[in-house]
Amino acid sequence: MSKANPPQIPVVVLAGFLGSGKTTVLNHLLHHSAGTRIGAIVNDFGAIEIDAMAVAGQLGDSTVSLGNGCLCCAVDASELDVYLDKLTRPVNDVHAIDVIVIEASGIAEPQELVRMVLASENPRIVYGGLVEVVDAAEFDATREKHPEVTRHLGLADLVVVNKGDRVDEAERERVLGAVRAAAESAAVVSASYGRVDPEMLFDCRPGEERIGQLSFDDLHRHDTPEPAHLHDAYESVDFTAEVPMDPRRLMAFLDSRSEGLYRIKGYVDFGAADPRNRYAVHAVGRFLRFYPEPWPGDGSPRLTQLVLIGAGVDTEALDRELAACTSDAPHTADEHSMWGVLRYVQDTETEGF
Ligand SMILES: Nc1nc2c(ncn2[C@@H]2O[C@H](COP(=O)(O)OP(=O)(O)OP(=O)(O)O)[C@@H](O)[C@H]2O)c(=O)[nH]1
Repeated sequence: MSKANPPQIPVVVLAGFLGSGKTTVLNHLLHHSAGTRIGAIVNDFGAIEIDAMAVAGQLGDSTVSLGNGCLCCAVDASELDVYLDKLTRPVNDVHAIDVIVIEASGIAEPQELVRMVLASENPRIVYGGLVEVVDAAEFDATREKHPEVTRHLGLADLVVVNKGDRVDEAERERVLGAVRAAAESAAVVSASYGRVDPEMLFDCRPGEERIGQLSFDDLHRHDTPEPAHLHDAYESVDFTAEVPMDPRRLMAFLDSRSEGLYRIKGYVDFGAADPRNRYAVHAVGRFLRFYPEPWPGDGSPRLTQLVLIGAGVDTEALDRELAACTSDAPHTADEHSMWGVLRYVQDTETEGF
């Protein structure tokens, strides 16, 4: 390929409601894309970049993060272009990236993101399609609360009905049927732990025909009202503590969390109760899991960093309640203190990659 005509890099938008499994899909792709070099752009909602932390390390320099807010609310595509330029810049005249995946925040408006990619002035990129991730176990509840999810599915090129392990076969088939009805012409696949065939995402070298259903003009049609943005209804709390969390107090907080607090993610330091591990935490609706992992040995300070996202929640009260869960008293004498946490640690062999 001559320098004047560099290869175009598909940009895939990976969207889906809060906690549906977007980061899990992205990490699966990073582990299973063999020779394909993936650049990732991660759009976190909230000031602490939990998703970027969960993807970083997989990619070295090829991950860039757009923190603190929703990419789809950027006034124009110029901010996105800065990141696309960074990823597509050749290194020593060699193109380092074959495909770019933008992981949208869980409340991003996919139509806006697609529009921004199509409007990019970067000549090296080409729109690579919209992938929507759906939580099979939460599908009905999410759609009831947010009917716009149906519209999002109608825009998708591929829908991954994730968390197949959380429903029985009959329920999985029912949800797949409902998603197919909403998704119109998109391919619909069932998955657990985001295990999709990367070919489904990267084999698409989109030309005119791919965008046929969702053209730039369609996206700019003025007769359709601007969609209500999901993030208008959601608020986030960013919590950081240098003092360890007391496991019992944190469990009491989590066990009594309100319905409106839909998503919690981040890392917890339980101090002397488990000095070797930090605990990645994920709550999605009523689902809660802890994932212990050794503290990075890079000398960085041990912090608890949490992002809480919810609708109609009292953010100041949440912040106060979390602050009340910290404790610098030594736990060493109380060997049972972690039991409540360990109930939510799943055998990792059944999960993930
Ligand atoms: N049981 C089960 N859990 C899953 C599956 N996929 C993801 N999870 C878990 O669901 C939680 C949320 O997954 P993420 O990949 O962080 O979801 P996300 O869509 O990136 O979340 P946001 O960025 O906050 O919107 C984590 O605890 C995952 O381990 C699955 O197929 N089955």
